[in-house]
Amino acid sequence: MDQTLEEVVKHCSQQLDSYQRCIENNPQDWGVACLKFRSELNKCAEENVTELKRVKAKCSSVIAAFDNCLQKNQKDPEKCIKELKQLYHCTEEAAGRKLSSPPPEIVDNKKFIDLSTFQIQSAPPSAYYIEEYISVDEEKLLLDKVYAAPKPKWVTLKNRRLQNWGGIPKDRGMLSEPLPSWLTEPVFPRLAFLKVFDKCAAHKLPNHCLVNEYISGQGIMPHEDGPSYYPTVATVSLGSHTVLDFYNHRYQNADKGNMDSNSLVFSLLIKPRSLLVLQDDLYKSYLHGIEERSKDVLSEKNIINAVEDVGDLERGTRVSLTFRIVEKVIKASLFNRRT
Ligand SMILES: O=C(O)CCC(=O)C(=O)O
Ligand SMILES: [Fe+2]
Repeated sequence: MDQTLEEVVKHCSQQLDSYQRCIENNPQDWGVACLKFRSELNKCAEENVTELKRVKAKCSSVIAAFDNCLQKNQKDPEKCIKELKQLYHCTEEAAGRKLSSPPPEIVDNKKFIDLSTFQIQSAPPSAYYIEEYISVDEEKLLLDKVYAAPKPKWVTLKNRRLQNWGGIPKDRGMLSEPLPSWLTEPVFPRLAFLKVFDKCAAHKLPNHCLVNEYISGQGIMPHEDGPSYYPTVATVSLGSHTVLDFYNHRYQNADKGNMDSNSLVFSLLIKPRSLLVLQDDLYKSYLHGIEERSKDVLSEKNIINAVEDVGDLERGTRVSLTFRIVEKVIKASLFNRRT
């Protein structure tokens, strides 16, 4: 038995067992039916198996090259097959295995990374969370650009400030403007790669980004994002962590502004540089909000995605980039003709 497998058996026997049992019980459709167990096994292996840790350390430059290529080929990530192959070879080498060709499905089916790998297991479907989605340098660049925006770009609300990029969504539609490249370049290639917005037939990538700035102590009331948007939202966080709370939808009309704590269903710890994707039922059937506080006492919250005990966290200034698809757009050319 190879050493990696031995380590997986040693550290992740429970996850391996559950996955095997699921496969046995679902002989026809185990590929789909057992996704959850496969992700749990992957997660355990990544955290505990030396070889996988070593691969991460050894192949960082190849990983960066792959990322760069994806950035340059936002709309066509298949162009990065060469870099993907190099990454595959590096991981094989780092693991001390004899080089072989990439597994055929990488090339033929262009199966890049399955978003389901990042599904938050204990959350209702569908929430996906990826830590270190952007680098520290990219985070800095994005923050510089957000703060370089002209003053009138900011809309100041009671509990936060915001900027609209791509246009301002209105009931009759959004007069769409292209998103600036500083927003799309670090984010879009990876969204395309994960096929985050692929279920939406008309657009495959977002056409709107809401930038929210919360200083410590600020937040956002429980709300739903509304029908203007295609029901997928991808949020990149910059600068500080926050805790995002989810409430039962049925309380939305109860006593607005005074959500009693019983309606809170669960919370997610959102770290800086992470990506959070919310889709489907989680988007439609729950309200989400951020409590106005300057410190998060994590032990008091039902935070379902914190694997390690991070203790209490002081909030700093957080900037979130919320990427969405606004489906109803008014073409600029039509608008120009009328005016
Ligand atoms: O800042 C966040 O992560 C949440 C923002 C949000 O919910 C919104 O803008 O609708
Ligand atoms: Fe929202």
